[in-house]
Amino acid sequence: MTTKRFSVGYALLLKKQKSFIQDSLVNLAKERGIDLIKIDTDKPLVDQGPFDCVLHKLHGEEWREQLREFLVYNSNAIVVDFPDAIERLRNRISMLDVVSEIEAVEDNEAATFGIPKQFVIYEPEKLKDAASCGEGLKFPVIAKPLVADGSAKSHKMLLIFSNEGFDKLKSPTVVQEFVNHGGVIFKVYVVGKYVKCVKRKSLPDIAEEKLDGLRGSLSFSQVSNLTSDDRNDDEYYKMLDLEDVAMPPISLITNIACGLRKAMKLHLFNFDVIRDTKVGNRYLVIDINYFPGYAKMPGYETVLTDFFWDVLNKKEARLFNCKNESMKLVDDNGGYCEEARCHNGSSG
Ligand SMILES: O=P(O)(O)O[C@@H]1[C@@H](OP(=O)(O)O)[C@H](OP(=O)(O)O)[C@H](O)[C@H](OP(=O)(O)O)[C@H]1OP(=O)(O)O
Ligand SMILES: Nc1ncnc2c1ncn2[C@@H]1O[C@H](COP(=O)(O)OP(=O)(O)O)[C@@H](O)[C@H]1O
Ligand SMILES: [Mg+2]
Ligand SMILES: [Mg+2]
Repeated sequence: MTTKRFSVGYALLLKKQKSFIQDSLVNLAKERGIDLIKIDTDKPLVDQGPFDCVLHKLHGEEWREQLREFLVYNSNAIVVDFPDAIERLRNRISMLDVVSEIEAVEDNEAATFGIPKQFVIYEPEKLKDAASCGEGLKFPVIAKPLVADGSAKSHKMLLIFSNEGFDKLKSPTVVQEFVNHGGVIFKVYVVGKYVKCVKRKSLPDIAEEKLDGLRGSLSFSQVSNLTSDDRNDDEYYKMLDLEDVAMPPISLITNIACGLRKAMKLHLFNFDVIRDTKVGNRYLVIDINYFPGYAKMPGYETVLTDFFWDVLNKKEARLFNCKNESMKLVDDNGGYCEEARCHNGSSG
């Protein structure tokens, strides 16, 4: 008896292909009857395939049109995910707006979540007094490029300690309060209904006593992706042991993951969460990324292959109207250590 084989076409930038399309993933998927096939972006999508599913991290009107046309001719195929849904993650304001759409659930540990206070400056060169734009915002603040398009520039941030620090800003910028968080971020990977939370090193806390002596700004980029060599040179990182850091409550993380998934109508993303040291049990979402570096997630081959299988066999609830669906938290071996109900029923 021959079992049906499926084909998943992928359209990814070269950097993403190199990190994501590893032999271990391709081979595992193949064993499960799923062929991963590269889409040639120089040729029309409709002339390629046939694909049962298209996976992509490309954008722009032309690509959007290609996907539309592909679906006209392949009405049974599945596109993961729709460009309109991905688009909101390319702007650091619309990206975090979605957090307010998630319903809070009662939590034994009474943990709460939200986003840091922030405002946007569209014309930094016309800025006279930054303090007056961000009512109630205290120094230090972080200036982040409004556009999150994956370019090196879009990851370049400034830690600003005083008004002079704003002089360097050029393009539209989000100014966000810097929240002391013990130098650790929690990165939560979502793959369909699977959730995996890992710890990463982050910016160190800034003591209030030190603030008076700090002026201007400091630039930084992709702190959580620093190599261990970068960190080994640094006294601060030598002292911080991630092992000792407590994880956030599982129910809180799965609730946010599930709420985001449904509100954004996306299957593949991760989000960064920090724990406000001052409050203790308050968690803030600071960043959401479409189709992140999954290869860094332990057991990514199994999780992704399971996801493809679910999508191809129509097991994945793609309409997100599943009030009682459960989310599964993946443990370090790729097994499921926790299953949590998805409580958010606000969007369908
Ligand atoms: O390249 P990697 O593996 O560091 O993955 C990047 C992500 O790192 P993470 O998985 O969160 O540790 C990274 O996450 P952060 O923004 O650093 O939190 C982004 O998702 C990045 O995509 P883009 O540059 O924003 O389009 C991701 O880059 P691409 O894989 O899309 O190039
Ligand atoms: N509001 C904040 N308070 C404290 N640290 C922050 C805040 N926002 C970002 N950071 C730090 O800056 C890093 C980069 O910010 P992030 O918004 O995640 O941008 P990117 O898209 O480049 O990852 C985070 O991983 C974290 O270390
Ligand atoms: Mg980030
Ligand atoms: Mg990001």
